[in-house]
Amino acid sequence: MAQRVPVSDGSSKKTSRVRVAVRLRPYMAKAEDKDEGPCVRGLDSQNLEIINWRNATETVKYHFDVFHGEKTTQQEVFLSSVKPILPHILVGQNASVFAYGPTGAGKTHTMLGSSEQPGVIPRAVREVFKLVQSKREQDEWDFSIGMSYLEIYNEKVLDLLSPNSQDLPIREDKDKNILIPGLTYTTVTSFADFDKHFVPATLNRTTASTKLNHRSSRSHAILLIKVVRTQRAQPQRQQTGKLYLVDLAGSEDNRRTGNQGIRLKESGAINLSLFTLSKVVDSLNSGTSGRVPYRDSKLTRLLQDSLGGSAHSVMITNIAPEYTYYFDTFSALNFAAKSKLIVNKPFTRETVSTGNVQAKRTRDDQEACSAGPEPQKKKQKEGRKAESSHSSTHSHSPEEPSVMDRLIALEKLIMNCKDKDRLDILKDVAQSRKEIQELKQKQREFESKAVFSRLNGEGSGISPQSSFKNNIVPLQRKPLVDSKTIKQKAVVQPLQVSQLQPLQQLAVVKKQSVCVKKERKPSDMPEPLDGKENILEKGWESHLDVSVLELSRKKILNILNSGSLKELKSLQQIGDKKGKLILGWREIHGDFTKVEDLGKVEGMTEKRFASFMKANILSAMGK
Ligand SMILES: Nc1ncnc2c1ncn2[C@@H]1O[C@H](COP(=O)(O)OP(=O)(O)OP(=O)(O)O)[C@@H](O)[C@H]1O
Repeated sequence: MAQRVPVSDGSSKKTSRVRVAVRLRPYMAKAEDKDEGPCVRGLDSQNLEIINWRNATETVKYHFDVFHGEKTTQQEVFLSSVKPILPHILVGQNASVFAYGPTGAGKTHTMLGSSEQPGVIPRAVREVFKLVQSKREQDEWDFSIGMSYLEIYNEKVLDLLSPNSQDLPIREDKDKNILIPGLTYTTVTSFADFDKHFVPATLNRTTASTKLNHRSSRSHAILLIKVVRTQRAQPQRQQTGKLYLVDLAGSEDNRRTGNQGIRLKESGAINLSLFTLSKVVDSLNSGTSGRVPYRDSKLTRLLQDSLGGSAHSVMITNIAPEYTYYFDTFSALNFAAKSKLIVNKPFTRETVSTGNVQAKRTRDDQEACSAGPEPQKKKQKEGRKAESSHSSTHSHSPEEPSVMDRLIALEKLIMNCKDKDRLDILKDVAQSRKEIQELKQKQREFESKAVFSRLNGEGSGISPQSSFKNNIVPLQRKPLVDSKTIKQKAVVQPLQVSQLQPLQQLAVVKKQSVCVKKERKPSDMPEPLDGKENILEKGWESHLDVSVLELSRKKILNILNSGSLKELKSLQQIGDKKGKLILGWREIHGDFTKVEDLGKVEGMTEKRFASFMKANILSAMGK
């Protein structure tokens, strides 16, 4: 059985950060789409900016390890983001590359590519064979390369090399290695041999046509390349390095994909596992003693040692420039920004054989074999000590100075955030944390059955920059004349164009209201409306001035997004329970894009929403 030994590749670093690259695919607006121009663009090889949805005259800027613009070739992506980590797997360490991002943003293109433009997978496998070949000639080691290939579809682990197999179990041995008993493992002797297995297996992957991508991957595909090197001479040390190449299914908003039926169910599973992935990232970043929810989805369970674990990881976040993708892009960027803070601790998996009998290496053996100079050995020892004092599946330790620095930096970013309301919200949320957790869980269950609209990108610590210190033309949305499109445009329109009435004033007007009867039950839940009342709801807006209506909607949206529990409760028909559900929803998903999003909160039916809007708008206007 393999066990962990410290890195002895001469590197003085005992930790390795997840490298985060962002790749922007070319603009591909369809003929029927309005040409609004891109909502996101690169600034240089590490920075990009996206229009701020709160204020379209501003952009939000992001900094990543690498930014690949629309013109970046497959070769360039491979050379800068993937090739550097490959040598690690020849010395018994793990490496992983995974493509993340909204559906249709270019993950499969990046990972798989086409015969004309091969992606990361074929290039990486070719490179591994090349590296092994050159080592074979110089080294005292024998190498063997093998592969497994699986997909996670609807939370089932399916063997792509053996398509008739059933859902496979995931196990963990006592050394925290993740194992999948029954998964096909094939030794491959050359790239051509690999291709022979890989190409037909890829066709077994579950794909389907959605509105956004006619060949959308409906599963997470994980290719494992294992390199085992065995010392020719005694004591025949053996090291196993694993390379995971992961093409994640796209995060998707079912309102846009038009998914229904089985597609909706798949989508629920996809979004649930990506949601868990984002929770794992949050949990690792928070550095708290809380449980990292690896086990909450098969995907995170399998990626356990690629995130916050033992691997040298690269995450390529694929994004799309069109406005249709705006919120998905925003979420993906925030997720990527969080992932930058994860620190991995590489180690080598090694066994040693005495004669023909393989035996575990002892700690003394490991130290004796360590190639590094004395101080480094000490560092390694300390590193190991730190590792053993924590769960090895969660090597991210808040005590480590580098992690502490990052956490402090993160906290400073949040504390320096000028948005006072946001801090107030955080305080409120902290007060009723426990209750909200329960409600969040409820909301999650509700959502997983229906629709997960997007991953939440909260807490990245990135603040909007007032626009354009650079000399390039400001990123702006092209104006449209179509009134229908103008409505959609609201996602990036400034929300605070006018001075909003303070919440208290709204409350006063509400009390003076004579037209709207406040019939709040003790439970604060509105009575279900009968059909008659519903008819009355319809058309009442038509009597109101459009601008007044719009202003009221903005005020309500503002309260929904930044109001404390008390402020939320000052709205008509929002009681304690609903207020907390709204806070919980906000915690999970971030801000409401439009007031209609309130319908996604548990218990807010269409009728209740209509009644809520009528009551609040009329009340705010003092009618
Ligand atoms: N960098 C790029 N250059 C050229 N075309 C691209 C690029 N990235 C993506 N595309 C094209 O965009 C379309 C969607 O890309 P792809 O299928 O890779 O998306 P995806 O993120 O894997 O989607 P899903 O999650 O639905 O599987 C494809 O036609 C692909 O060829």
